[in-house]
Amino acid sequence: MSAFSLPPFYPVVDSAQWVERLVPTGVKLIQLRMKDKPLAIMQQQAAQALALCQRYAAQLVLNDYWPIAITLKIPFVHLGQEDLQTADIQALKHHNIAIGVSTHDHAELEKALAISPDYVALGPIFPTTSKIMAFGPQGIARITEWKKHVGPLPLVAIGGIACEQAAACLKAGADSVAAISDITQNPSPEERAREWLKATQLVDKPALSLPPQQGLDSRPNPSAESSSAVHASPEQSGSEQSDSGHNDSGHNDSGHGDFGHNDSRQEIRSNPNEPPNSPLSHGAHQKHLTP
Ligand SMILES: Cc1ncc(COP(=O)(O)OP(=O)(O)O)c(N)n1
Ligand SMILES: Cc1ncsc1CCOP(=O)(O)O
Ligand SMILES: [Mg+2]
Repeated sequence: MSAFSLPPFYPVVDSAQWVERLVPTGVKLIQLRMKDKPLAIMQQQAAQALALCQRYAAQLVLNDYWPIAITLKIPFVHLGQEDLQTADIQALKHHNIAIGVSTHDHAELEKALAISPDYVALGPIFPTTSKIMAFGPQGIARITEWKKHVGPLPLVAIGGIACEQAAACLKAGADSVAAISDITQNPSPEERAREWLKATQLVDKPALSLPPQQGLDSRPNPSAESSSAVHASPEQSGSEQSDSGHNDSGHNDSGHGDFGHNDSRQEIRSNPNEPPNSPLSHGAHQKHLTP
């Protein structure tokens, strides 16, 4: 596991055109998350997004399409739990590609930590309209619980987060806050991105007795050179899960009142009651849409 620091604002967008709009505002970390697109388009968009990020000294994270990241030398991928089942983690590590992993419950967190990721994402913090989720809203307190578990490993909060809630997420223990709709559905996305940058830059975070973290820019800078060959296609979900519900967000089985601890991550123990946020435990069903 490497423990570098992440910029506190992490927009997630579905085209290189969005990258082109947002990186000039000062965004330093951005994810390209395109769903159900032909591989050739995906590769072209990823190459374009990478060139833009290199021009503006921003870090591009490619969602799902890890073979394209290897081919294009994109230094960061985001993988969900399903993606983890098919991704060649050793190949990614061999190519020095950082890996972020989605988590929604303790079992998933354990699986994520087992591959020594470069960040862990927790979501959805609030109800989201951007992805059909099998897990209900985690709530802010769950961020603190997750931070206790992951220690110095960067933690990303995602899902239903508006700019006005970003500081609370950071104060609760998130190292970075990711968002889609609050930016892309805003009437002035560039202005909204600037608001996010401002809102996330000046947050007083609780003191964490964690070891110094390695900066993102200490990672070797990838070349913009690209090959036309794509190694393989990662498994794409195609259709997203349709069940969703609510959990008792803030559920905390760790028995610790704060997350100020040092370098050892807390052991992840599956709570027999865990599934407060599991797909099986929700009575309520919400309809979430992918834009
Ligand atoms: C920062 C961040 N967190 C979570 C996700 C979701 O990833 P995943 O669970 O694989 O779902 P898809 O985004 O692939 O639909 C993410 N992309 N980014
Ligand atoms: C991709 C993803 N993973 C968990 S929630 C989510 C969607 C986040 O989008 P929004 O910020 O619009 O709720
Ligand atoms: Mg995925």
